[in-house]
Amino acid sequence: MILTVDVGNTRIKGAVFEGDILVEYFVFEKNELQKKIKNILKKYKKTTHLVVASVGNIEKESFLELEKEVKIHFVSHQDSFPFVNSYETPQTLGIDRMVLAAGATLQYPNQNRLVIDAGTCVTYDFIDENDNYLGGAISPGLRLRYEALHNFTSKLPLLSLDEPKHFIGKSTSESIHSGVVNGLVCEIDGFINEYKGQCLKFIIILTGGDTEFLAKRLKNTIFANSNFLLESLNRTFQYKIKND
Ligand SMILES: Nc1ncnc2c1ncn2[C@@H]1O[C@H](COP(=O)(O)OP(=O)(O)OP(=O)(O)O)[C@@H](O)[C@H]1O
Ligand SMILES: CC(C)(CO)[C@@H](O)C(=O)NCCC(=O)O
Ligand SMILES: [K+]
Repeated sequence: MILTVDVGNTRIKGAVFEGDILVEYFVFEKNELQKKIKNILKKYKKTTHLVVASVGNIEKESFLELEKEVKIHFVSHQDSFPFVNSYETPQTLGIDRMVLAAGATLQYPNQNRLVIDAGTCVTYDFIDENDNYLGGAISPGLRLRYEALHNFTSKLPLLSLDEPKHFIGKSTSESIHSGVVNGLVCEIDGFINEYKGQCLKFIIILTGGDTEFLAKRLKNTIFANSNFLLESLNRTFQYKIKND
């Protein structure tokens, strides 16, 4: 069994895998990291490896104490990945984006793929049918948009995510919900349509903390899978073991 851990910018997510099957999923805060992982390892005694992908500011040291109990692998730019990285700054490409690109390449072979991760940031990653990673885009995620409107103005309240009642907001709060939610939905459909103009056929995978909320609002057909990063982490690690 493998325990995968995704240290995001806001939250930490983990999942235990038996082969390709996700057995249990966990979300936790940074301050409970060690305690939570110890409990998971206690529950799943057959866990042989802990595989970590981190874009957050958690130090490797936070995991080292666990080395007595399990083999730990931190995914890094030095690992083998199943795609050719055509990014002009491959060393600054986020590890999460690399893992998503690897997962898309392995799970959907021989086709163009667009991965959209709607988390703290929204990332777009395109991998073509010849397994070249081409790059994509980074924009603010839903919660970040609400927070930015509040933090950088005097008059705008901090609202939490809610369904916009109208496209034309009739009050301050309606205007904010429309701007944030409809704005991001239009952005995502707009990006997809722009890519469609450049490349006829590709599959689209939507993942990240806002997957469910966004998926039903998009016009384009997508595979919605909020566990795609963790599943990709499992697949990327299997690929690494085979290719090392
Ligand atoms: N408990 C929660 N805390 C924070 N965000 C949440 C929570 N539940 C749902 N969300 C939604 O998830 C989004 C953040 O996604 P996610 O949890 O994937 O981010 P993350 O942990 O920072 O990961 P990443 O850095 O990979 O994007 C927010 O925009 C928010 O709307
Ligand atoms: C864009 C984020 C913050 C998304 O989690 C992460 O992938 C990251 O820190 N990336 C580094 C910059 C880049 O990917 O080009
Ligand atoms: K993200």
